Amino acid sequence: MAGKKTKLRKVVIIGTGFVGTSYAYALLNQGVVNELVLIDLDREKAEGEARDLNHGMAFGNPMRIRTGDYEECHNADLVVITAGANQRPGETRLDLVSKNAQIFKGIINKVMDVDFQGIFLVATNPVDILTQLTKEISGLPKERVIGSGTILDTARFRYLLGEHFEVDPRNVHAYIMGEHGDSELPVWSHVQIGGVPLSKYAGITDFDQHEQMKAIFENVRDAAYHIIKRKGATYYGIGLGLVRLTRAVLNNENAIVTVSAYLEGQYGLEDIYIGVPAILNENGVREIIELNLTDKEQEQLRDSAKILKEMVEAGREAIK
Ligand SMILES: NC(=O)C1=CN([C@@H]2O[C@H](COP(=O)(O)OP(=O)(O)OC[C@H]3O[C@@H](n4cnc5c(N)ncnc54)[C@H](O)[C@@H]3O)[C@@H](O)[C@H]2O)C=CC1
Ligand SMILES: CC(=O)C(=O)O
Repeated sequence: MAGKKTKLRKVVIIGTGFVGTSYAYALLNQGVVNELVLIDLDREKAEGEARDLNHGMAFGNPMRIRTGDYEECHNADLVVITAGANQRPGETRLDLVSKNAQIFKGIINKVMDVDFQGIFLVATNPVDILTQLTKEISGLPKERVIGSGTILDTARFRYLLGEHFEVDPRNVHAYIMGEHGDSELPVWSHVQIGGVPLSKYAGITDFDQHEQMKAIFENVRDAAYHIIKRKGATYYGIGLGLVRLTRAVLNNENAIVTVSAYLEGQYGLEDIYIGVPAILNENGVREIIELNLTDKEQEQLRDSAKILKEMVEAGREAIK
């Protein structure tokens, strides 16, 4: 007897290195998609990863995992790009711009050649720049091109605040905005613990002068450097963050998450991808949430945007 037909949810991952495979592994554990296709320049590696993941199927959630070619993007709901170089110890994310911009030009053109109708989710660094280049190369509408932005930084912030105040991070509401990188900012004015503003909860009047709060933010901002120095790369956190975004899109959740989204006047910024809270659903970015920032936060966001604008130019030059 024919059962009710459910919508096939298909994701293609391009780049099966540390980040791509951590994301794939988290997808297998959480049962978010029906079909997962792995693509990498190194086809043998992608094939090995698909086999290894499939051997966990008996313990995970039913789904099809295989390697494939770019034609697979034609009917994919989501193409997630994690391909490219990662930072070496001491390198900033912005140092990767020209190398990864060139890699992206090739990848995006191949995806668009097969009449891709879905949504791009970019994680490769520098993520804000590469998301903007993805929109420009693909010509897709802004809402269908999303970068992971500050989702990981926000998770790190919530974790560290939760640890400090001994509260479950899921009950800590907080945002890191701006570049996913050195110029990002903590939005102290909107941190809440169980709905109570942090200033009231902790009796703090000036967060930037408060030693422990300053240390928390510095740990967030520099987390990648600390981890890369110790183990060479970061991948579990972003793998789970990408699953969170995948759920928001495929389940049409209208979830509010910090992503790299395209601004057209919000926060006084134009023509830029940068980390902001936004509502995500099956169409991609539904809406940018405009927080009422303090003058200082607004200035920090503007400064971060200025750095990104210069780097976008460098990225455009690299792929001319
Ligand atoms: N957005 C975020 O929060 C985070 C982003 N990242 C970034 O993710 C990216 C990937 O990092 P890892 O997985 O650690 O690197 P990795 O070196 O382990 O993997 C990169 C993969 O990309 C593949 N690749 C390179 N060029 C390709 C092409 N033209 N087509 C298809 N595949 C290609 C390589 O063969 C390799 O398997 C880096 O840019 C890293 O900085 C890493 C952590 C967090
Ligand atoms: C590598 C990187 O972007 C991160 O861990 O934040």
